[in-house]
Amino acid sequence: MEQSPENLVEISDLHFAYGRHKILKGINLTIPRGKIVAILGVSGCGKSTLLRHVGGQLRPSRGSVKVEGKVIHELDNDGLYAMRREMGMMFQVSGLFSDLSVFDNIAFPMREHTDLPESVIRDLVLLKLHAVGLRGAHALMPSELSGGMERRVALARAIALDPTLIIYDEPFAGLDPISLNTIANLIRRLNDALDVTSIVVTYDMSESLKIVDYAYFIHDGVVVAEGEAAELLDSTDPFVHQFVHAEPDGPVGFQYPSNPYTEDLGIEGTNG
Ligand SMILES: Nc1ncnc2c1ncn2[C@@H]1O[C@H](COP(=O)(O)OP(=O)(O)OP(=O)(O)O)[C@@H](O)[C@H]1O
Repeated sequence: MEQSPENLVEISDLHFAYGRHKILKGINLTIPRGKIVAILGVSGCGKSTLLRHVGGQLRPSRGSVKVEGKVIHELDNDGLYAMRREMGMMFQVSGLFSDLSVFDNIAFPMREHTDLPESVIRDLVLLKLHAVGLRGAHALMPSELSGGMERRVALARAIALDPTLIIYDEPFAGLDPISLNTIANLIRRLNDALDVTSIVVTYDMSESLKIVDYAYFIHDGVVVAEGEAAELLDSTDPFVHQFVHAEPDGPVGFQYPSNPYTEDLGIEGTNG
């Protein structure tokens, strides 16, 4: 199937299992260029597993992920390397090098992946830090940063190589409300200012819907609902409603999938 030029990412019929544990059971979704798209779902539904397919760390058992029209699992090492350069990633755990300053953390990917002279790297690092409001913090060590600042430095590092696609894995987790808003606004601002495309993977419905253009809900390995942020907030779909209102009861169950209780207790087939 030809990829539509307005979509940067196309995921078709994506299946994946860890051993016998099926996680993705036929995911279909598209990420249009220039948009911020949220992938929402409860913890353990397979959001990070999906991202690992986009980054080429996992290979689907069926279906495909295409980025820029290229099937990720068909790329050779050089192709995958080039593709990953186009992707900036920001994870819940910042992953900053604790023995490098903020400046050197941002400079690291530039020194690794480009031949730019130090004078240019210096200007670029300060530019990236300025974009996240932390130019003045360039000499600090990661241990001197608050959680919110650390996340912003990770964001500056994610944009260090001018990516086409920025992937955020739980960018709001563990932040106080003000830092959380700062990160959310930054995601929106950077997406528009840098003319990139963003994927935000999160269970945080209320925050993400304030800034994203479109959202997909994943449950039990498939997309169960999708739509623009405003329509999802008003949705009467039972799944979306439970998620929007954080209700404990609804289609999303509380139990991890398991054998029948009687079977686990070894009383299956007994007559009481
Ligand atoms: N390397 C692995 N080996 C085996 N099972 C795994 C592995 N990684 C994840 N899983 C399982 O796959 C399922 C999906 O995990 P995944 O991390 O993709 O979910 P998630 O939606 O990102 O969750 P969270 O929001 O908590 O990070 C979980 O049931 C998890 O236990």
